[in-house]
Amino acid sequence: MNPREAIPVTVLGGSLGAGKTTLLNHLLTNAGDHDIAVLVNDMGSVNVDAELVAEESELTVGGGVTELSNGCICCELQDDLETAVVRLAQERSFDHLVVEASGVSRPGPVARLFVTSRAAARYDVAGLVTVVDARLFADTFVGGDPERTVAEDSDGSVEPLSDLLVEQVESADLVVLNKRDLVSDDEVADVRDVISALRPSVDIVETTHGGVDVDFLLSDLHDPDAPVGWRAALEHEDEDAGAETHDESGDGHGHSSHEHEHSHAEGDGHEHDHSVVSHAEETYGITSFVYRRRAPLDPEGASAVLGNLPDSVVRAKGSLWVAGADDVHYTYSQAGPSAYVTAGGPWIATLPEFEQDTYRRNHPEIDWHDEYGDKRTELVFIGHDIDEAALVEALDEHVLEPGADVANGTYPVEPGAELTLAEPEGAR
Ligand SMILES: Nc1nc2c(ncn2[C@@H]2O[C@H](COP(=O)(O)OP(=O)(O)OP(=O)(O)O)[C@@H](O)[C@H]2O)c(=O)[nH]1
Repeated sequence: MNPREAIPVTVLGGSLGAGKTTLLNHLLTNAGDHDIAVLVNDMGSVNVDAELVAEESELTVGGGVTELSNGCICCELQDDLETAVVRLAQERSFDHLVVEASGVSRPGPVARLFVTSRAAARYDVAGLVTVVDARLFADTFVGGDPERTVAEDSDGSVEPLSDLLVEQVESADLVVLNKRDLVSDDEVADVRDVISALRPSVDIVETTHGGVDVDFLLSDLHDPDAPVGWRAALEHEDEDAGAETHDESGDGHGHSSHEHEHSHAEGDGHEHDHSVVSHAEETYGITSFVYRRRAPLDPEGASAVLGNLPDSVVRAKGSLWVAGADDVHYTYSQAGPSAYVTAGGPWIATLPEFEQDTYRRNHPEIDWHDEYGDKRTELVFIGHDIDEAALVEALDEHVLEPGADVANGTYPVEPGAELTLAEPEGAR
């Protein structure tokens, strides 16, 4: 092949035991005209996957498989991985690279390696493929079996499985819904709904024992601008935001084709609000809505509600304005049974005026409020049959006046610091 041509790389991710190794073996034994190099990463000292792949496929004999036996592909091993892929590119004895990320790796950082490091000049990302264990996914998000919501890696480290499953789906170009034999048609329909809500444009193929079409898997599937469900819900709401000032019903509850607004009626103590709750389109049988208030939440109340969301919520994410820590832009993230808040930098509205002006010039899309600037509580909820009214009411109970004199409670203020609101038993 032309040595200057970029080599396509497919990053394969998925939770432990989802069927990545099985799929790789299928890939290698059905490679056809493809000359595939596989880079297998496994946490822990024994590189089981690489051995299995090497054992089971003649195609790997002669160095087709490069083993990385220590550490996680996305963190400690970043340097080694970079060196390994650059060396592989120099050898150029293949026309497609497949990297299997460890079961607890985030696929995003692995793919970024091929965009930002020395490897970028030699590779093009062809696709981020996430293998999903349909049974496990159904249990975690559709049936809700709390026993199975912690991911344990071979080095004994644990973290909430739901976070990983969600992140792996949210960054995928293709989801291989494996172990189709272990779920019913109804369960598959539910799982597909959830996956499509998390990642609206993703391709989904159902497989048993990783039997995916090899040409399709290796084709150019990557779309770096593909929408993530929660962000799409927010943007959808922003597009329609103009509607909130055109409430012609006069009762504070305007309706448009796929939007439902709540403005506080006079006298409820929140007249200052510039608030709206709106639905994203109910395209996938799963609903999402955005809760927005131009006011802070009481820290204890926010923790109580956001750390204890109903099981119907699969994914929630957004910005939090916390009373008592009014300068800090917090982000909130929930995936199934785990939820946490991260302290970000300051709100733009708290910066010196010239910095605000510069920022706003560079980000004309920012939703700026005359009085509060970018300060807001803005949360997207995605799930099935969420009792929206109850959730909105529960949150509204903890809305305070901007500037309310309360302590910030357990909320950390150093940028990057996390506060765990909920986690499955045994996590972290
Ligand atoms: N019933 C069923 N079992 C499957 C299927 N695909 C894989 N398995 C089994 O699931 C187990 C895990 O599969 P692997 O391919 O090792 O999964 P993996 O994602 O590579 O696992 P890790 O390397 O631990 O992350 C194995 O026992 C497979 O035989 C499937 O479609 N249906």
